[in-house]
Amino acid sequence: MSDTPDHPFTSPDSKGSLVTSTTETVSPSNQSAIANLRQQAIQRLRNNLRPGQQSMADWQGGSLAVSAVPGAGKSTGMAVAAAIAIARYQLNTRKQLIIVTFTRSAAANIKAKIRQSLRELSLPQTGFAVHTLHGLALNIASRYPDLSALNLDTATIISPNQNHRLIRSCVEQWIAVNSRRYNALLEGNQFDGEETERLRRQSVLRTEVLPSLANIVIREAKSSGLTPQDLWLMSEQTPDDYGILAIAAGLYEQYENSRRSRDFIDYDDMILAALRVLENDSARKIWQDQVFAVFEDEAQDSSPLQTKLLEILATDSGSAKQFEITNTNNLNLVRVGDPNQAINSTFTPADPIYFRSFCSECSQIGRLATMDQAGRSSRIIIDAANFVLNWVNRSYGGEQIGSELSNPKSELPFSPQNIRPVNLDDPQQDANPAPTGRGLEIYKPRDVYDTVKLIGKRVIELFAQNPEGNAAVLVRENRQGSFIAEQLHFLQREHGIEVYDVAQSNLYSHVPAEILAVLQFLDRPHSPDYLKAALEVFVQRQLIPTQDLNALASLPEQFLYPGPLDPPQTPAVRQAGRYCRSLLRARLELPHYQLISFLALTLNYDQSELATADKLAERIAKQTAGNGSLSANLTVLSEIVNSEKFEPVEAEDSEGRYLRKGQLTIITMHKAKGLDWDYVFIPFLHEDTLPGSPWVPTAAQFLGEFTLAEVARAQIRAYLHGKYLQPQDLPELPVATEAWQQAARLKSAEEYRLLYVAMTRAKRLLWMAAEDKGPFRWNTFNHNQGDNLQEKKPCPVIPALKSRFPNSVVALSEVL
Ligand SMILES: Nc1ncnc2c1ncn2[C@@H]1O[C@H](COP(=O)(O)OP(=O)(O)OP(=O)(O)O)[C@@H](O)[C@H]1O
Repeated sequence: MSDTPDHPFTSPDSKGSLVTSTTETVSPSNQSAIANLRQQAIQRLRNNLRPGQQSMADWQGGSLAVSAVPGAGKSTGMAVAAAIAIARYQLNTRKQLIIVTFTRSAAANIKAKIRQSLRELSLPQTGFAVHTLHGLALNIASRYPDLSALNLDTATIISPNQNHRLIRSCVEQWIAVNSRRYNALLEGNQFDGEETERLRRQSVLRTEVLPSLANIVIREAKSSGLTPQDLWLMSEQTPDDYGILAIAAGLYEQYENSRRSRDFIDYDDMILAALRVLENDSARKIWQDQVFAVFEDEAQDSSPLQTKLLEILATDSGSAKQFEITNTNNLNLVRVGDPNQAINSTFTPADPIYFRSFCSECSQIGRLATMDQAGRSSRIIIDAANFVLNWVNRSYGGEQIGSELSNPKSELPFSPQNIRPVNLDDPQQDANPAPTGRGLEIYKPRDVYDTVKLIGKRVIELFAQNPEGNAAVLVRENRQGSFIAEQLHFLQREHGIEVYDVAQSNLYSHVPAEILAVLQFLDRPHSPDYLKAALEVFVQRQLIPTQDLNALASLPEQFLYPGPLDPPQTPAVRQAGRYCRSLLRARLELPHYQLISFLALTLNYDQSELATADKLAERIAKQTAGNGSLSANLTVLSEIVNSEKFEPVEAEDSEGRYLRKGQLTIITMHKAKGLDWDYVFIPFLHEDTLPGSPWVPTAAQFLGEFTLAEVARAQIRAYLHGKYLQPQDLPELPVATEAWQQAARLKSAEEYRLLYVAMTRAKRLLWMAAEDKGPFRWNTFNHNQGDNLQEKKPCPVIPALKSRFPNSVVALSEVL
């Protein structure tokens, strides 16, 4: 990076009164002494950074793209760079650096690091604000309700899934006014007119195919800034028998109308509302004058619309007469990310292509920095991760390292960037630690039961050797996690090793679902089903002893209010009965609006669960305004539980819970991103999930060998990619069969990136397994009912890894 200032912001006083009042009152000689001391402190902070991190610390205005490998110290580098920028430009409450990260816990983390660095520079804790993207958007939108058209006092924030009433009703409305298109769908590939088949197809279209199309397309289009009108125009370019994009446009239009009429807003509306505010010249100027620069972490996960918001804020108000951004040069924007860790692209419109394209633009003006050294893992783990990256790219027909890092047009799953170990004088303690065992261990267990045995045994050995260490099993889906947790229950009992199943203890829906179960019981205590569901919650939360709940629930009256002639109850039953009766009394004594908070307390919720319950109570109160009866509450709550992803209020330190020493954490690969453990286990590496292959549900095969939702998604992606990469040409959209293949490629590329993220979580031992036999599908697998296992093919990376790292292959005879 050049040291020469080349941006209007580079002179500290070029943007007005940046000099703080403290410096104004000291004498000139003292001022220069202070400046010297500060300069030395800045130098000290900078010297503690790696070369790649230093390029961030040396930022002096303009755009900067930083492409970093896993474990390179992105957040550490960004926090120090932020503190240095605050010092260098004497930022304050009126002129701030905005730092944007992906999650609340990452925001808390980076805030703490910036504060620490500011202390080291003897500076006050001002001059910056850390936000999540949605938090930032909401902040802007809610300060200007007239401009944003967003009134949070009346609007309800929703995050619908395909079962949501809003999606269902937009499907019904669409069908009512589009009989021609609907009939074409009913006809499908071929149809003999038979009545039962017609009814079956109707049901599949109404309850599965169209809701799924609506849900996917609305998110994909809306988060990319496309309107229903844009989809209509695109549909004219892609003639197919069904007019898939035209159906999508119609559904999206219905959705927007219904949403507005009910005063619902979704997460994209927050970003759109902020953008509406910034379209206004004077509001935009106020924000741009206040924002000195924007630093963004995890930039590979942003959607085009989110990026647009950041770009506008990062523009100098003097140079931005326009709302549209056309030139990366005018921005004060640092974006740090790793395109190889883009793992949200199949369920959000984030796509590594956008960050790659930013890297490419920056590269052309000499403003692309790379952070390719990482101290997290042992050498062999780094070698294995690099090997996988190159092997996968080669199997996609790509060039390996050496080809251009930032080529945005590349369709390869990975950018060709190898991880390098850090230098010997690196400031990180115990950087690139010595491996434990073989560092990389690859197993071929007979089946998934062998796997859990092997993991259990290895964990006992590892913690006996190093009680200070921590470990995690990374799984692809929650069902795999609960299977492992169940099988490894004995570790706690017999060896004092805590097994922490993140999905079980942190399932986003557990608070709404538990409150619903208990409220349903309070509403109808004599229903055996409701009683049993509530008792299950009480047992789960250890409020009543474990016992045969069926026996209690089958005769609710006798259990709750035993008469003198009924058989005597055991102490456990009596305790459960007392507990239930106390809740029933509370229901009579408390007003409905207090019931949820009361239940949250009685269920012994922790802080973040209590906050989630409060958020839930508030949401229900808003939606039932004017009718606070218990049944109205129940209607709203059931809808939330059944058809939404109700976001919990996560404690800011939630990640610390996953990393405790002496604990085995079971967590999904997605959630593990950004974290690391000494020992990482990745079981169940089978070809059918990794990379997996797209499939059409049998019920929907009458429409053809593709799903409408994936075809529409791939077509929208192709349009957006074209718009970003060749804005001068009208992008050509793929026809349905081609779009289906593109969707498959997108999916398998993402699965490989997910594996790469998982592998790079390990510090000292990376343990991988591909079993000979596993369940047909995990989500329907019930080993308690003796479900059979079937032969499985390993993920194709596994045989390649084995031949490249033969010493890492562990024979079962050595360990079982
Ligand atoms: N300059 C440094 N001096 C000392 N330790 C460092 C430095 N940079 C990073 N580290 C340490 O390296 C580890 C990884 O850093 P960090 O979590 O910031 O990496 P990351 O790039 O965000 O990783 P990932 O992309 O895998 O999420 C942390 O433990 C951090 O404290």
